[in-house]
Amino acid sequence: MTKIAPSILASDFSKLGEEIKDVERGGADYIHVDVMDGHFVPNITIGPLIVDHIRPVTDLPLDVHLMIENPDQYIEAFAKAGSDIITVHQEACPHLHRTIQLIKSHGVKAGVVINPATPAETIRPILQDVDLVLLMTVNPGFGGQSFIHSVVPKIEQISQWREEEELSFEIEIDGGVKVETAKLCTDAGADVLVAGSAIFNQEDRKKAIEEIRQSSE
Ligand SMILES: O=C(CO)[C@@H](O)[C@H](O)COP(=O)(O)O
Ligand SMILES: [Fe+2]
Repeated sequence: MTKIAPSILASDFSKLGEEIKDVERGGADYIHVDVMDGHFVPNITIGPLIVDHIRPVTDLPLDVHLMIENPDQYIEAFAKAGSDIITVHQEACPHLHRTIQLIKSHGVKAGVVINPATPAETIRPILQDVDLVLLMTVNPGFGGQSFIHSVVPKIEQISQWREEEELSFEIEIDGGVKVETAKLCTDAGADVLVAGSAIFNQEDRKKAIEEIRQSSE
């Protein structure tokens, strides 16, 4: 069954705890937390303090997507705040292997993410070391953007390498995922779908989650 990871970026931050409980009741598998620093991406969102505050609100894994420069500097803080998965951008990590090991050294699952224009080959050497590969289907920085279809062959490529090399990382897709685009992702090999606006902009979040999951299968 496809895992669904609602992105709280599209939630109402004035009642963040309630929003998280709502999607947990609605059948979410992960809570996706978008961390932006105003440097790596042209937007600023949340830091470890918010992760620390939402940790007691949910039993779901917190899937923390770091869109920040120099992530090494903040990994310990995000780990201590209660992250279950920390994902770093290949484009922000000159020493990617070291950064992945740093995440793991804190007992947290490690993921790597690439932007739509970054080739799959750039993360091939690290595939054996990661728990999750996140493929962006929008340019990171904002919710509510349109799915970039040219990323689909990259999902297939990563999925093929996973099979050939007998690896077990999850493939997660992020950006513009909704009922119309979900099956393109899972047909190509995705296991986890992040969705922000397609879930939080709907009155009935349970229905929104179920519809995305059903459309993907
Ligand atoms: O990381 C990001 C954006 O940079 C995403 O997680 C978005 O928050 C997804 O939002 P939608 O495209 O689903 O509205
Ligand atoms: Fe994200």
